[in-house]
Amino acid sequence: MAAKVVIIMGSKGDRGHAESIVKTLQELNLPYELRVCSAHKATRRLLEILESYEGSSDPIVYITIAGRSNALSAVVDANTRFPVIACPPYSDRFAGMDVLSSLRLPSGIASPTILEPDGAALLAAKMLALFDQELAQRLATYRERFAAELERADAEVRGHGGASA
Ligand SMILES: Nc1c(C(=O)O)ncn1[C@@H]1O[C@H](COP(=O)(O)O)[C@@H](O)[C@H]1O
Repeated sequence: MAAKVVIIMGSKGDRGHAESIVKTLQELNLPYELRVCSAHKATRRLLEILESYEGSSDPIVYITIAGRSNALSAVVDANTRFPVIACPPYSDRFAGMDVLSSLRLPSGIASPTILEPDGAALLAAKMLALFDQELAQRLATYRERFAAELERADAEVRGHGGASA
């Protein structure tokens, strides 16, 4: 089974953010595709792109990247049987209010928002790992790294604290 992540960005200007997601997917050896399309600006083409994946016998998770006013994630979610994770790019403009367009959704829409690219990749991997034991193992190994780093940090600060347990 060839599970994959399809990343759809609303503009090629989102490429840098997409690459941060790709970095984690590559570490997990999880196949991905990059696409560019906008729900606002090219709705028909977006629906055609989604339709081309609907017949897939392999599981897919979409990650949508849309800055400013995020229509893309909800429109993708409403038009696919596969799960959709919204991962909008960071923006400090207008006090970061853009993010609200990813969080407040109409009824019947279920695209969770994850702001960190690494986290979006991880959630997609966890979903796909439900069907793929080897991916589940790679994911477990990837996550052990974080626990090991904490143990090292703990040992380091204890060594410098001067207090004895
Ligand atoms: N939020 C959306 C949608 C959409 O939701 O359909 N289409 C493009 N965009 C976002 O607008 C920002 C500027 O896009 P342009 O570069 O097209 O002006 C990008 O971050 C894009 O993801």
